[in-house]
Amino acid sequence: MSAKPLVIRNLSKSFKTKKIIEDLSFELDKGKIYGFLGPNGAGKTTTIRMLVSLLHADQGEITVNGFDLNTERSNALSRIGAVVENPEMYNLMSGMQNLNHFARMHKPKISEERINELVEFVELKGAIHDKVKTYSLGMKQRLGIAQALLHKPNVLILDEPTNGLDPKGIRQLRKYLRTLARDEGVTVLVSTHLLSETELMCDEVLIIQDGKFVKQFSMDEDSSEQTVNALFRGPSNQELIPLLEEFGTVEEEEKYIVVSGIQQEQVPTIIQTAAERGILLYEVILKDTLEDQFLELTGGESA
Ligand SMILES: Nc1ncnc2c1ncn2[C@@H]1O[C@H](COP(=O)(O)OP(=O)(O)OP(=O)(O)O)[C@@H](O)[C@H]1O
Repeated sequence: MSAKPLVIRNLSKSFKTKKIIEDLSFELDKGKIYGFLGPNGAGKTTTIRMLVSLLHADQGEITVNGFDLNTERSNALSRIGAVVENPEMYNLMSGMQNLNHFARMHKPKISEERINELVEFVELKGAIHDKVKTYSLGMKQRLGIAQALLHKPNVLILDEPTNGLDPKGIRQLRKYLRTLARDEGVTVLVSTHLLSETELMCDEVLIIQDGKFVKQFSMDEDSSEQTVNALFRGPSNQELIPLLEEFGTVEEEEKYIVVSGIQQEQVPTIIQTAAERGILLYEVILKDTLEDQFLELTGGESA
């Protein structure tokens, strides 16, 4: 079996005496999109800076497709592409001049065909000869992604890529990442604060807190196994309570009756049973499960 695209073992990093990353281990599979989550200051950016060799780990091991970042640095780095912080672009040069400039830094040489392919991929063909200073944030972000993909990396790392993007930009980004993962087998690690976006974009979620690993789970598995909270409202909430108590723990929350600890699949049954018993419903809301889970795992600190 070939080596995993990215493996992190017992990584630690301190700044002065403060431990920022502590014994962090995780591994990523080929062709999947991972959401990298954690409360502010959890150490996501610090981890990413170590992954792309902008920062040296005090302890631990990072391997990219089996190549050790410390001892086989160029082999490891040639398999990683990243957009960390704001993509470094030359504003007075065109998008194409920027790509040509970064392409020259790679060995072996990046073909013109590859550059054109990426310009098409990130939908910048119409503007690629314009100066980057005229680009919107979304266009700069897309150019950054094209730059990160020049050398066909196996792993793409994006630090807060949705920051400042409008909904259309976020949707485009999601489309590119899906295509890369599904069609080209690229492994994507995305740090983000947007939990709802993570649910739409990612196959798996990796949560860290205070520099330590908290949990890694698949979005699919968890949505079927995990229990959800459902909010119900009707003309008479009091009538709803005995029915809902048959399914889970019930609490009154403002105008809703909240049932916690039920499977998502039970909700249609509840609605049907209410109808059969002549109990009327105005509204049923399923709460954002990843958000609930994240808050539960991190003790209430938001992402
Ligand atoms: N160069 C540095 N020197 C000292 N402390 C640092 C340095 N870089 C980061 N830190 C500290 O390390 C901790 C983790 O920061 P980091 O930026 O990695 O967290 P993060 O999870 O990316 O947070 P956010 O979600 O807010 O971006 C913070 O307490 C931060 O103040």
